[in-house]
Order: sequence, then structure tokens, then C-alpha cells
Amino acid sequence: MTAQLIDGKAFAATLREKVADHVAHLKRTHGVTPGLAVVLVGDDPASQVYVRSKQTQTLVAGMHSYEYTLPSETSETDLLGLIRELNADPDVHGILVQLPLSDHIDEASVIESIDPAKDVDGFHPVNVGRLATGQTTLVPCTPMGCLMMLREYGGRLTGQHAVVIGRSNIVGKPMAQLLLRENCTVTVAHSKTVDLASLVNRADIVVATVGRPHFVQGEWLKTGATVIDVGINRIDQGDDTTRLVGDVDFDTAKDIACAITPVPGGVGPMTIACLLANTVTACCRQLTLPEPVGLTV
Ligand SMILES: NC(=O)C1=CN([C@@H]2O[C@H](COP(=O)(O)OP(=O)(O)OC[C@H]3O[C@@H](n4cnc5c(N)ncnc54)[C@H](OP(=O)(O)O)[C@@H]3O)[C@@H](O)[C@H]2O)C=CC1
Ligand SMILES: Nc1nc(=O)c2c([nH]1)NC[C@@H]1CN(c3ccc(C(=O)N[C@@H](CCC(=O)O)C(=O)O)cc3)C=[N+]21
Repeated sequence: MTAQLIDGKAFAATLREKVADHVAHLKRTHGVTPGLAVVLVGDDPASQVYVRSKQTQTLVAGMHSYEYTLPSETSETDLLGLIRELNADPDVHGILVQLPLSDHIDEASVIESIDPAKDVDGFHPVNVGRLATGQTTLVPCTPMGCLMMLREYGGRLTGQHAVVIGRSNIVGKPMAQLLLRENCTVTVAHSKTVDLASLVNRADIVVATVGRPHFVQGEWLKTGATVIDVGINRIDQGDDTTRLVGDVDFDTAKDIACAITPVPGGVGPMTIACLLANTVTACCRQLTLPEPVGLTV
């Protein structure tokens, strides 16, 4: 058996078109242009790549992009000051502070300082709480993209057993909440989980968000499982070049799974498309305009 490839790149392109259509509509009928502010502290090369990609796609979708690249020694006070200004700026509808932040800055304080209405990452405790209690909220981009693909490729989700490997605040936990909302039976695994392989073997849906290259083995999987690989691991090829691989051993998994996301070209592009979608949603809610259709889960 060879699994169906879940083409996140193509899926994301379709979502970005929907975003661009709604942005054009907002401009035409309401004279409003959604704006996204992206804040990057420091000069981590991988973060710079993501941030640049976010900015380009924001502009291509017809939105305003406001970028703030701050030196790595920026104080927490200065960062909080910038966020206060962005919270008050009516042209800014979404704020993203690229994570991780350097050690001298308290991540929780920074996230809590963002206006929940502009928190397009969905990381603010108010938005986390809203998701957990089933209220309307801004949903974290990576799990939102995963769910969109699962709804399309994973069959009827109700009653399926989903195993989420990883319990991070930005992916694993919100992914578990979303799958629970879809009436899946959800198990969350982590580094202290005993006998992960046999747990994964009972899963209809596997979401891997571990940060370890080729971690999930094909032989762990139940035949016909749907596999979502969130991992982005850059590995040395030994010849001065690097290669991007996921948390799932794709070559062995593809023969057992029913559908699987590749890395690159799977979850990553969907994450950025969902960020744009959340910016439009946040803009409409802030201005009490009708909510766009198909831009959230
Ligand atoms: N494609 C995208 O858009 C995105 C990709 N990523 C990528 O996804 C990966 C995970 O990111 P993130 O969720 O932030 O990761 P974190 O590092 O925050 O969390 C990793 C999780 O994996 C668990 N884990 C580690 N080792 C094992 C093990 N041996 N067995 C079982 N569980 C284990 C940890 O358990 P414990 O809690 O016990 O420590 C932890 O819960 C990374 O490669 C990251 O780059 C992240 C965000 C977006
Ligand atoms: N506040 C915040 N929000 C985030 O959403 C956030 C963050 N911080 N910090 C880092 C992680 C990681 N992340 C990715 C987004 C896109 C790709 C992506 O587009 N990947 C491409 C490949 C890109 C490449 O070649 O490097 C792909 O998978 O095809 C990957 C990873 C968002 N994150």
C-alpha cells in the first residue's frame, strides 16, 4: 500500500487565494485593509526565513505587513512597549511575536501582553481558555492547518482514535483540543509515555510534533492510519548541505499509512496560510464586519 500524499503546499495556496479574495472584498466594500505585525527579536537564521516568508505572503494576499526586527539584546520592557503600541494601533489587526524568545525575556509575559483580539497565534491564555471551553476564538495556526487537512483527507473524524505525540503549548495541546472538539478520542503522548509504539499502533490518526528527525517508525503505525507530520528538522548531509525532514520516517510510513503529509510541503505552508486567514478573521471581528467563510476551523 502506498499512502495518499497530503499536498499541504497546494492546500495552502488554495487557502491563500480565499484569503486574498476576502481581503479584496474588505477593501472594496469597507475600505479596510487587514494588517499583520510580525516581531522578531534576534537574528536566528531559521526564524528570519519564516518571518520573511510570512511577510511576502501577507503582501501577496493584499494585506499590510508591518515588520519589527529588534536586536537580540532588546529588553523585555522595550518589547512590551512595542506590543503596547501595536495593541493601540488601529491599522494593526494581528500581532505575531516569533518564538522562541531569548532567555532574558519571559515568554509568558510577552504573550499575555498581546491584545487577545489581535493574537493571531492563538497563544494568549484567554484564547487558550476559549478553545478549551468551546468558545469562538483565534485558533493556533499549526493545529488549525492540521485540522483542515484532516477534515479533507482523514475521512469522518467522529469516533476516530487520535494520538498526538508532543504536548507543546503551540502545537500538541491545541491540536488535542481541536481533535476533541471533532469528537475524536484523543491520547496525548510525550517523553514520559510508556510504550509509545504500541499506543501509536492503536491510532487511526497520528499527529507527530516532537522535534526529532525520523522518530515515528512506519512499523509502529496501524495499517490505514492518517499521519500528520509537524516536525521541521534540519539535518546535516555531511557535505555542507542540509536537508529538511519531519518527525516521521516517511519512507517506511508511506507503505502503511492511508494518507500522510510530506516535509517539506506539508504542515509548514499551511501554518503560514492559517496565519493570514486568522489576520483577516481578527480584522473582521475587531470591526464587527461579517465573518469570512472558510477561513477558520
Ligand atoms: N510545521 C510547522 O508549522 C511547525 C513545526 N514545528 C516543528 O514541530 C516540532 C515540534 O515542535 P513543538 O511542538 O514546538 O516542540 P517542543 O519541543 O515544544 O515539544 C516537543 C514535545 O515532544 C515530546 N517528546 C520529546 N521526546 C519525546 C519522545 N522520545 N517520545 C515522546 N515524546 C517526546 C516532548 O515531551 P515532554 O513534554 O515530556 O518534554 C514535548 O512535549 C519541531 O520540529 C518544530 O520545529 C513547530 C511549530 C510549527
Ligand atoms: N509565534 C510563532 N508562531 C509560529 O507559528 C511559529 C513560531 N512562533 N516559531 C517557529 C514555529 C515554526 N513555524 C513554521 C512555519 C512555517 C514553516 C514552513 O513553511 N516550512 C516549509 C519549509 C521552509 C524551509 O524550507 O525552511 C515546509 O515545511 O514546507 C515551518 C515552520 C512557525 N512557528
